[in-house]
Amino acid sequence: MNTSGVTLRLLDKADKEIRKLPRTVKGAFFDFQHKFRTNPHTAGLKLQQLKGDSRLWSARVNDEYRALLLRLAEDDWLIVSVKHRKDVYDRMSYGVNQVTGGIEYVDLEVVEDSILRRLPAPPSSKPAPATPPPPASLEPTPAPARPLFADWTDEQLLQLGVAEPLLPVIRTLTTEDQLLGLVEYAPQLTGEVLLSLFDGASFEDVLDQVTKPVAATEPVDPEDFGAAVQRPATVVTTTDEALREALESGDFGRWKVFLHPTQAKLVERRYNGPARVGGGPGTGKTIVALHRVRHLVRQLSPGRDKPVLLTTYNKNLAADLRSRLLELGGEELLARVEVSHVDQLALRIVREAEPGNGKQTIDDSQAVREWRALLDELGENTWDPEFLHDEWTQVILGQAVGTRTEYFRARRAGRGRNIGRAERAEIWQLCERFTQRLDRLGRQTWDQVAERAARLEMGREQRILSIARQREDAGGLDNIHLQDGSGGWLRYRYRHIVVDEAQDLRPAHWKMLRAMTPRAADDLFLVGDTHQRIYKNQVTLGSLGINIRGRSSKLSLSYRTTRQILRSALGVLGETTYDDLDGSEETLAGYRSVLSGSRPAGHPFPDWASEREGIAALIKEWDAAAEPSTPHEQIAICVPTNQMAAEVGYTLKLQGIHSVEIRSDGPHGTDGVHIGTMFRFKGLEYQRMIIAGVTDGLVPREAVNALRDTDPVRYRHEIQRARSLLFVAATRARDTVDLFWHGKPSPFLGSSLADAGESSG
Ligand SMILES: Nc1ncnc2c1ncn2[C@@H]1O[C@H](COP(=O)(O)OP(=O)(O)OP(=O)(O)O)[C@@H](O)[C@H]1O
Repeated sequence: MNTSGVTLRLLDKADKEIRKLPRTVKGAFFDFQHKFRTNPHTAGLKLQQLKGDSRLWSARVNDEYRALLLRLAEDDWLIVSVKHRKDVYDRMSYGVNQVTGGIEYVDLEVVEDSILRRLPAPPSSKPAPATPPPPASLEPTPAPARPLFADWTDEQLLQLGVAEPLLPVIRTLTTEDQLLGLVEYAPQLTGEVLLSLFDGASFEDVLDQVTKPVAATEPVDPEDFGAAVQRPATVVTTTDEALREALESGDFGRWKVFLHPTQAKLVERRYNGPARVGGGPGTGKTIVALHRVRHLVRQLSPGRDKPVLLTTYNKNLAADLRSRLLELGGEELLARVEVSHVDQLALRIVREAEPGNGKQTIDDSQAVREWRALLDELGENTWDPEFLHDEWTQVILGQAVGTRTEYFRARRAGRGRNIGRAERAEIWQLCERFTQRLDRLGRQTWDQVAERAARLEMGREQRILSIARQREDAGGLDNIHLQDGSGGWLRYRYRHIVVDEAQDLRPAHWKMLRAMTPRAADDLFLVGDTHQRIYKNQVTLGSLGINIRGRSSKLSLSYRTTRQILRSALGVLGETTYDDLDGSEETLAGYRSVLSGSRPAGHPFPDWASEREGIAALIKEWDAAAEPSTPHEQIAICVPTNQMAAEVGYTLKLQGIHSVEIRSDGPHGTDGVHIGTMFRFKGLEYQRMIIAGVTDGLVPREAVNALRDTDPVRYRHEIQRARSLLFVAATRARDTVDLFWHGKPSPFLGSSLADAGESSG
């Protein structure tokens, strides 16, 4: 690890503690770790074993502060805490967790202090924990408070992985606030388990969803610290470089260093083929994708090419991935990875094959306008332009239907009302006219580009395979790097492909990507969440040649959103079922957070003009607040339409509040509140989210409501998409969500978010 042969690691909880120390101590700690790595036994460090303990040592950081270290092996040290020398040193406890096999450290003094700082226990006789008790002042009769975890035995809590030394103090907890005090300093799994039980999950569910994913698969030897430190459950820095990074990068950089054990396992696993990671918003899917890319690059032999592709579905997100990858691994990593927006990648493939293709590429809304223009010209009013566009993209292009006869037989799963042979003949003819029209205008849609790119890449793969077969017949050579008939080098474009936001890629994208990498271990790694699907591209990966069966996993701890926001956002999804990208169902069971904050607030208004004034007033209220006010770039306003976005921007301007519009390629400008339609917020993150115009008839659109009787299947799909949009918007928030509406609230607010309106509107 370094020239002195000394390994110095940092436990994630100690890292949190160090961040809270005075700046001068942090500086001293920096020098300390440098000296320690050079020679731990330098006199100035005063390294000494704590009395009566075989593993715990202390060393001098400065005159006042001491680092506490666990000696894992001769020259392998783990920093578990940095404390003032006057602090109590005999209430610390450490060990190997029997369930996870990870090293845990608990300072009972710190935990108890943190609990005592919270509100005192309200006298309450209500059963805990599903309903958190009301504030003490509201409770009329003093009755002994019931401990929160009275319903579970010590054995049960230990079986769930709770840290044993904390059991006595857990038994004293009677309020949610005290529980949060404990969670702040308890080992990660203890916090997750207790909060899940408190939030009403059953013992079996917590065992299954929280504990099992991080449980050790082999027997755990509590004395073997060497083995324990290697397990993902021990969340530590593993290199000097990572330790430096952890100290330098501040709270926002923690994702670069400390992965959750579940995340770490997914990053490092070897998969025998395509793998998929699902999970709710903010669970770190993108973080896992980025670490996975770095892991894959590290396994490759050095070179100057870009054997790894990292892709996602829009330009804005691709730019974000590129900058985060740079943060994670610097230029050296970026040099081995192509980061591309998948539509641009497809366009490049098409242009490469057809250098003369100078067509203008148009998006779906422009395409629907073209359909409308065509139908107007033909005086045709039987068909709705949006229906025809979806039929063309999803059935004809989506399944590569090439002839009218094939279309007569094509499956139209999920496409709503049945259409017979005569109607199909009519639609086919209209589609032909439509493509001719686009050709004539020198335009193409992104679906056409993706389809064309898929065909080109599939053709290329066929040629690679056939040359490989010939070579094999002639004595066997590798099939990655071959010369084709024309004398150019023909090879697979990438060795590994990693896809973020996989739920929104088009079927043709998948065919293209499948053909770009050889079918081998670790070929495709996809992360995405179908609950956040905001386009219409529902796919079954198996039918597109991508077999993820048995290689699908899920993340469920949100690092972004609070428990309160998460609970309300889940209410928006309603009872609808969601797929797993492969034809089976996927749920968000176990989705949780250990972060806590206020409940989303609702703000009803009589009309749109007063709603906009209300938004401006709320932002001004935040600006005037005593606590450090939120920087305006950390506030976002999300509305149903572009027109409404412009109107909100105008109202804010009149009130002296600067704003920035988010377009398809990201925010236009730097300073000010961000405003955009719901589609623009995918993948983004803000401290405060204002979701405005959550009014019946706008969310969902009136046009969707109109489908209820005419086309029930399409209605169901559109409602699901509209719910997902609102779900995505609500889960962008780190700290607060404020919902605004005028007139009747959206039916999606139903029993969850609209309740908040009564309390605070
Ligand atoms: N192990 C970690 N340690 C610290 N922070 C983390 C960790 N994993 C994720 N985060 C943080 O959580 C937030 C959400 O992560 P990320 O964007 O990867 O989630 P996601 O699952 O891709 O979300 P979405 O589906 O909403 O796009 C980010 O701010 C990220 O830095």
